[in-house]
Amino acid sequence: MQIPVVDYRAADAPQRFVESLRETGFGVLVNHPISKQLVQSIYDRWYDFFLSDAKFQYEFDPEKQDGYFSKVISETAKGARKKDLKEYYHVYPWGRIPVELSDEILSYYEQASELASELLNWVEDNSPVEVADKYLEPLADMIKDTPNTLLRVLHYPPLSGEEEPDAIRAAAHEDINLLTILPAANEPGLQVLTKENEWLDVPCEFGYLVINIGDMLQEASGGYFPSTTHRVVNPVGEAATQSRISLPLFLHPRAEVKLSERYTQASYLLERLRELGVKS
Ligand SMILES: O=C(O)CCC(=O)C(=O)O
Ligand SMILES: [Fe+2]
Repeated sequence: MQIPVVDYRAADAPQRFVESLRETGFGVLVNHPISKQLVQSIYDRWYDFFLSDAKFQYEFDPEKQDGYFSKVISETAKGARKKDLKEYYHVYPWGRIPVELSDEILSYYEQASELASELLNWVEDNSPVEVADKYLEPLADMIKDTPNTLLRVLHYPPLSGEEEPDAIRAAAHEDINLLTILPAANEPGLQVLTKENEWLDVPCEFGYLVINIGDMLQEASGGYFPSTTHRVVNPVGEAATQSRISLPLFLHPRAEVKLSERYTQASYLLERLRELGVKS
């Protein structure tokens, strides 16, 4: 089994893309409107930032959740025992952003959010009627003017060989949000767990855009769209000396949006952040 790569410009792209989301929780687009040069420049410049001491001036704010999360702080996936081998920076347009990186990353944030609205319309238009009936407002409206969509710049440092035996770059987890939009990283490693319980490499050619379902869309669709488990495995050989940079945009509805009869965005998020140990 493989995740198909869908040509964004093809006439049947919306159907093929949504079918892939339904089957695997993941969809991969090529020929999409997000500039490769922009993504490459973000990778290069944030890599330098992570290697510098400047990052320590932006230590994350536990209330607002913006800023720099060091390796020591970084998440332990739900059910995992070891911390992930990663550090990251949370970008929100209203949050702290290093000034020299700001214009570029905000331009990406805006472009990716705009594409995300279109993809949510694809999902909505290709949901069976009984599923679409469950959406308490149009999916794209859920993220309109939201302050909650989170752009995470991730740095997985080279492996030193001193890592704890079971620790991996990102332990198996599901995303909390509606949809995640992720340009292929500069190094491989992302895998998704299939229905057959096998780990499958997500296509990762530079220039691909990877989209996956998060728990909030699973909740809003009554389970029709699966929030599938994924992870980032450790590289071996020469690749272990390389950093990996990636750039997931986690689409989050406004706080008051009702995902389902049980949850709003706010109540759902709080429950999940507590499980991750990043909020008390
Ligand atoms: O780095 C990646 O490729 C994926 C990261 C991820 O799954 C996450 O941060 O939720
Ligand atoms: Fe994830």
